Amino acid sequence: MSDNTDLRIAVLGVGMMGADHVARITDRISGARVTVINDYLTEKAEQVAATVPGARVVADPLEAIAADDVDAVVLATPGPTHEKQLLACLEAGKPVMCEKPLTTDAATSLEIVKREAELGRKLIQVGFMRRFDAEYEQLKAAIVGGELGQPLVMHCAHRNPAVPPYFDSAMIVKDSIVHEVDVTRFLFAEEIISVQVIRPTANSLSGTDLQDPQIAIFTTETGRHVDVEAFVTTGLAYEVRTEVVGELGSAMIGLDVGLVRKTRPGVWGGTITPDFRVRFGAAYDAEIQRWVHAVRSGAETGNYVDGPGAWDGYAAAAVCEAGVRSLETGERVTVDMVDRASIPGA
Ligand SMILES: NC(=O)c1ccc[n+]([C@@H]2O[C@H](COP(=O)([O-])OP(=O)(O)OC[C@H]3O[C@@H](n4cnc5c(N)ncnc54)[C@H](O)[C@@H]3O)[C@@H](O)[C@H]2O)c1
Ligand SMILES: O[C@H]1[C@H](O)[C@@H](O)[C@H](O)[C@@H](O)[C@H]1O
Repeated sequence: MSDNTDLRIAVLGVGMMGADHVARITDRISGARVTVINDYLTEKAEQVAATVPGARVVADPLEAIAADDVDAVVLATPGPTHEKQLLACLEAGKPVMCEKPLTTDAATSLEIVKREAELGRKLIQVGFMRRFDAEYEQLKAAIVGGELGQPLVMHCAHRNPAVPPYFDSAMIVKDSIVHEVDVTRFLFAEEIISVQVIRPTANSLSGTDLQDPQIAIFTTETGRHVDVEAFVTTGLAYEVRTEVVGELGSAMIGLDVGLVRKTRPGVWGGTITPDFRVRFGAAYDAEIQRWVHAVRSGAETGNYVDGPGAWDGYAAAAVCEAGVRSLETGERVTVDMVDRASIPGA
């Protein structure tokens, strides 16, 4: 349903994720419509625009952000383009839902945090959609409710069937493990202070020269331990599992009930989702719907965000930067992060 009061959205980058967000805004959520579509490949933008009544293609991303018929922006372009496009959103004073990562390094992410803080308005939301997933919400409630006692350890598995051809080994940290970085900060409500990335024997069947899988180990401020197996070329299915172990018990999500062995989608027991659009479909819907509500009421509060913001994007970038350095050396690397209190308004 769309009417004249709908939030008018520009979607930049209509590859896998952006096209999914266009369909979501058009068909699955309320209060918003896509008016402008931009992609580096204009033909792709035109194909997607043809599926959305009233949407037009704007070939230049910065013009798309500044357009008069755009109230807010969804950024689903690749990470390296986010910095420039986020700065343009801040410059235009337009709220933006930026897919993760915020930017690809800590220094540029910090710059974004500072620029937003200077404006005195929370305009940037970051697409850490797991915070909107029902299972992660249940896990958080079990921790906050004290059911597990004090959490001590978290074990994570993050498996993708495949990644795009431009993926390199550092992107396994910055684009994939970044989700577990955010999950750790979300569930434990504290910062990660050091990271080690271990390189097991690489998957000889991947057809790539990626260092895949990788095992990341985080240590948090209070000394909790988180391990993450990231394996992005399994050739099988999409699997995200998280287990928190506390002093009074443990809880695991992402385990299809009854599933003992996993080979390919639908082979045994329950189902294995083929990709993130299926596993996290409801979470993306909730994420974008809540963002649309926040943006529509933002003028009254100066807060156009409901969920992770620029600071969370920066914190994740700082941890991932340490992770990439550790990937190169194998050593544990201390996370270099500024104190949040040193940036008023952050
Ligand atoms: N939250 C999640 O679970 C999730 C899932 C997938 C992707 N992502 C994120 O979404 C973003 C896009 O990923 P994807 O998998 O859809 O990639 P993709 O390669 O499928 O799509 C990216 C699109 O952006 C276009 N593009 C490239 N540079 C551009 C520019 N400067 N301006 C405008 N368009 C440009 C490309 O032509 C392409 O169509 C990335 O930041 C990625 O990390 C998040
Ligand atoms: O960009 C994608 C996306 O963020 C997925 O949620 C994640 O599982 C993939 O590893 C990553 O490549």
